[in-house]
Amino acid sequence: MNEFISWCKGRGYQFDGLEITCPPPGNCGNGIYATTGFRTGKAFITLPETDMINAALVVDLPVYRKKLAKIGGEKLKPMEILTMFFAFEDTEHSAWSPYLKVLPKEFNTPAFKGIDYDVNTLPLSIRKYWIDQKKEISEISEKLRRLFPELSHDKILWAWHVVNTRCIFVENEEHDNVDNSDGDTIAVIPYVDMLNHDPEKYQGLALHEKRNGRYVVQAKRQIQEGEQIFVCYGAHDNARLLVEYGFTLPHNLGAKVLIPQEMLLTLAKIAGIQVTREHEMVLEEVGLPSHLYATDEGPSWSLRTNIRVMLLEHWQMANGRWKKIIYSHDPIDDEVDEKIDEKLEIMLKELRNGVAEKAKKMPTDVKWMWEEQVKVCDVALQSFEKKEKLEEKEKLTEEYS
Ligand SMILES: C[S@@+](CC[C@H](N)C(=O)[O-])C[C@H]1O[C@@H](n2cnc3c(N)ncnc32)[C@H](O)[C@@H]1O
Repeated sequence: MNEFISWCKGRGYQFDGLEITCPPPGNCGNGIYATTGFRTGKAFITLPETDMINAALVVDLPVYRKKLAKIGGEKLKPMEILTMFFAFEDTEHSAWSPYLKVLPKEFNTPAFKGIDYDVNTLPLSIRKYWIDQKKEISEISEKLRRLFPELSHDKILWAWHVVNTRCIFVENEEHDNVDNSDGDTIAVIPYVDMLNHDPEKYQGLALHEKRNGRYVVQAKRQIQEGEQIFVCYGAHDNARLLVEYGFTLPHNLGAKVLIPQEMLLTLAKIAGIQVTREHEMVLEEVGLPSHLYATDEGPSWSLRTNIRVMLLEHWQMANGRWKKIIYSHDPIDDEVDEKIDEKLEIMLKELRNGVAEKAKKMPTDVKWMWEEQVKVCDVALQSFEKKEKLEEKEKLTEEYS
């Protein structure tokens, strides 16, 4: 690590008052710790933007310019270029050697460990990501091995993981030799990529200060001496964290249950709502998601609005009249509100039982993903109990006052 720190300092990185370490229990790998306090807004890591490893930087390096010219100048996409870079760089002799030496040798993701989930055993919240990830790895591996037969699948798999677990969103400038048809918004940034993820505690905000030609990480709030400094990789549930990054969090507020429209309609019918084609069309036009999130106090406004749509009478929908009702700022009628609660409670109980039944039947390695979803349903259902208790209390207070 000392060699890496000296290497960073020699390149103009500034990170006074920080230390990279892997304290026990060591389940995060390395992380960045504050050895002094920082006030809100303080930029505690800065580095020259020229050290952001992005596709443009790689294709302009003479060795890669030559390699790409040799294969006929075929333009590659940013993820392919960065994967190629990490797959080719030699740990001992590369100009990035001190950095390459502190990178993980392996990853805990199912893809790296060769676990092949049956898609049908995965909850909806992770299914698409898993399919896309598998496709991306296999396409990149095939393409890079076709262009550079000296690269092995294992080396590419490792390099792809380095990029995927460490890259940051940045808006890169266009480059003639980069295929940016799907965008060019990734960079691996040494030192900054030592920051671990915690969506509740995170204090670090990373940003590219283009006008100052530097990349910085700032304190989002006061940081105390001794704290590990985190950033937020996104509002991911544990299934996503495992598949994308190879770890899970004990109390993850990113947990969610996806309820696509088809499922919403089925649940609504079970709850006795007469859903017509007209309701379906309005639901499509409103376009609000029905998902349940662990962070929500109860079912979200958008889920409640979807139920409200399905409870509209024909005359309330005709000639676009529904817009006035749904988008109105007036408080919802108590009777309608109660009806929404009544139907939602039935629907969510049904959903919860369905998910719990699935959890029982699922293979051990994915059962926990379903159980996490059961907990999200439980939290949503508890909100009805809380509401009922509160209403009872209010009634009693009214009676005795
Ligand atoms: C950008 S790197 C962060 C630095 C990394 N810990 C290292 O040692 O190089 C992302 C990786 O760190 C680990 N990680 C990040 N946040 C974590 C957390 N809260 N708990 C456990 N592992 C975490 C995961 O292995 C993830 O793939």
